Amino acid sequence: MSFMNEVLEKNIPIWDECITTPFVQEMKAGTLPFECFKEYMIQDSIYLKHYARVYGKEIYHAKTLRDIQLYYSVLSFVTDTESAVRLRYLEQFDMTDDDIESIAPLPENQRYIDFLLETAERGDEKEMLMAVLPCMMSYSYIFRRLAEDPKSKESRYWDFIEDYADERYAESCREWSRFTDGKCETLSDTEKEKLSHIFKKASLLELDFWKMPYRR
Ligand SMILES: Cc1ncc(C[n+]2csc(CCO)c2C)c(N)n1
Repeated sequence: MSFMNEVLEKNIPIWDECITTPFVQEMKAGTLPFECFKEYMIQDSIYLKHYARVYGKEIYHAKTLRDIQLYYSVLSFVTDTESAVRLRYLEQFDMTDDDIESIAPLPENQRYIDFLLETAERGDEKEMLMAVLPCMMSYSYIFRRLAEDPKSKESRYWDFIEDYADERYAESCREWSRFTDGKCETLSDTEKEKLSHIFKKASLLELDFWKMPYRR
């Protein structure tokens, strides 16, 4: 089995737990209070800004133009495609990205951001990949599972679910998996273990993020 397939397999139980959180379940059912979704969206907007910064660091450390192009493609996804649904929601809250700048991250969000930026600070390309991939891959896994249930289409949050459940998005996650395998194939078991640990840490921070809006 490839390195990434092993890592993914180990993290599925954590992502399954994300699905069981009240936030995700109520989002799927459409019963999630709009205020709660609003809090999530605001926090996510803060999160995504810092997430994008890690890709800036990846680009800086990239050795080839191909790698730069690939990292850049995520940046444009975060700032364009992903932003489209998010901005529509912010508009409903009567907010713009500028309003987000003055809002403080909640502790769970801050911890996740600190972890991302500390990993980026060390400047190791593969470690940075391990920190950012669970964000992308867990969403594809979680939202595809939600979309499997035809009832999800009736949720008021279907536009949000649909975006991440997209097959092209799943394919791009598989590409990232192959890309990362290519970078990791010559590593020792100890190095792989260290990378796997960073990936798991990010998955657990994702889980805390899903629990965050409902804690309040
Ligand atoms: C807390 C949190 N985790 C994951 C995502 C999902 N996400 C963030 S950037 C991106 C695109 C490519 O990586 C995806 C899918 C999110 N929005 N918020």
